[in-house]
Amino acid sequence: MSDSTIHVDRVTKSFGSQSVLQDVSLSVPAGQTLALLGRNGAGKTTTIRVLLGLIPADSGAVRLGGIDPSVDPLKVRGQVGYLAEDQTMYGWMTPTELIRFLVPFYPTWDTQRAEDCIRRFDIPRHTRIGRLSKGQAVKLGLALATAHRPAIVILDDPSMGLDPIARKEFNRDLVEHLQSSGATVLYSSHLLDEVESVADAVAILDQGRIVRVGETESVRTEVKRILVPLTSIAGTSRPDGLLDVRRYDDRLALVCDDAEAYIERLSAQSIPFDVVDLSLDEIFEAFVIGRTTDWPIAEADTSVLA
Ligand SMILES: Nc1ncnc2c1ncn2[C@@H]1O[C@H](COP(=O)(O)OP(=O)(O)OP(=O)(O)O)[C@@H](O)[C@H]1O
Repeated sequence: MSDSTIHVDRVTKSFGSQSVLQDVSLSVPAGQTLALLGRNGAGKTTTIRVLLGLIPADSGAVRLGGIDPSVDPLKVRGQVGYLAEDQTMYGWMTPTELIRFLVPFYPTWDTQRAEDCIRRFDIPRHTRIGRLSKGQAVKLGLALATAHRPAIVILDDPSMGLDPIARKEFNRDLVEHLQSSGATVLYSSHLLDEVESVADAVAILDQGRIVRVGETESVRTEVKRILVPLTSIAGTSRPDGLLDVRRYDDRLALVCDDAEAYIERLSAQSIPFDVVDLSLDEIFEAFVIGRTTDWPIAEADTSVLA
């Protein structure tokens, strides 16, 4: 069976004096979907461009299906489907004409598959692409990016610009379409709710660094909000993996990675606590904008919070 894994190994990239990627490593096993999450400017598109061999890394290595795209770009193109954030298509053609136009570029192109996909996505086949709605155009992009039966699919913020309902619909179609094809998928997004249902694993990129990577379910199990009475943790030490601290009346809300370890510690010290499950959105927020500098009780001085 051919290799369809995606690997990014310690990639660093700067534009002039601006460091954009620092030591970025990612791995997507065959048949899995990884969501690359990051705020605007975090470096998602740059990671994808390095991965596709469109720009060189300053250091580090990338492999798509075991191939280095800078060594064999054509082979990589043949086995990768890529849907760019700002795809521009031939607006004067109809979807059917564009499918015919693309056939000679790909030896493994499957017109039947593209036509089936277009039917399933309810895209009008004989309307000029320039007149399609944004949602229809994105779905057409997905149909075209996967019509050559790629083993690897890379989607850069594919549902950007769609309304919330169109996004949900697109994701439902995306999951069905990709799961039925068994492709390995890297999906970049800053819209968290849409990723939750699609991704086997998530990687959070913040200012060019990967700050967390893990299976979606494990991340949701390991990162929790823990509510503790303010006075009862005075003088106790800061939890490992603390991501965010907020005060609510007489309680502190602590978002911790490896929450289990902290829960054990609180139990051992007979400190009462409540545990709250977090959405991926809240977890992402804790990693990228969490505040921990004022872990307040270290000096056994609760007055600073009054
Ligand atoms: N060709 C370039 N020349 C100079 N700077 C660049 C270039 N490409 C990207 N950058 C900078 O690198 C940083 C990361 O950009 P990138 O497009 O990778 O982020 P992103 O996470 O995809 O953001 P978004 O979600 O807004 O698309 C930004 O500060 C951007 O201005």
